[in-house]
Amino acid sequence: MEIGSTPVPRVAVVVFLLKGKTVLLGRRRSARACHATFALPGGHLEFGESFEECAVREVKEETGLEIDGTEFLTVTNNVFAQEPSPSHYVTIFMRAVLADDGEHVPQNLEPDKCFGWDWYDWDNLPSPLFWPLEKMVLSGFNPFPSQR
Ligand SMILES: Nc1nc2c([nH]c(=O)n2[C@H]2C[C@H](O)[C@@H](COP(=O)(O)OP(=O)(O)OP(=O)(O)O)O2)c(=O)[nH]1
Ligand SMILES: [Mg+2]
Repeated sequence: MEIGSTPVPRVAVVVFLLKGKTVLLGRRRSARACHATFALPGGHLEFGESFEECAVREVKEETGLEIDGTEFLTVTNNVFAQEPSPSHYVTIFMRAVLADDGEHVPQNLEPDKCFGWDWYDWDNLPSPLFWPLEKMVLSGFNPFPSQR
């Protein structure tokens, strides 16, 4: 994104929505290099929003699902230098679970941005993953609460 002619970093909030041993992923539909890669639901932090509010709003807008127990996991700094127009995101990763009383089947509410949502086993993730997510997985990151 640019303000005037100066590119600036933007803040994104994305969500590991956990169900059993699975996570919700959608295949991106985009003119950018990430086209057809599997990514988490999420989007841009809006002015005045908390990370939790943004996570709840983005998951609802993109999938129709209501989430609960939203909590911060980690943050990454991602520079997308190769894109048609370069972009830079500080990406906040949250985790959440489905709300008890809500719908459990994801809908593809933004079909211009996504081919569809589904649950994928953490031990058998689809490929290709969106590279920021791929990088986290390769580093050994695990979004599930540790068992004690
Ligand atoms: N959706 C998503 N975005 C991610 C992930 N990892 C990561 O760094 N990002 C960064 C790069 C994306 O361009 C940025 C914003 O997310 P997005 O591309 O889905 O944005 P969006 O169109 O849904 O945003 P919005 O305008 O609806 O708010 O977040 C991820 O796993 N999923
Ligand atoms: Mg999105």
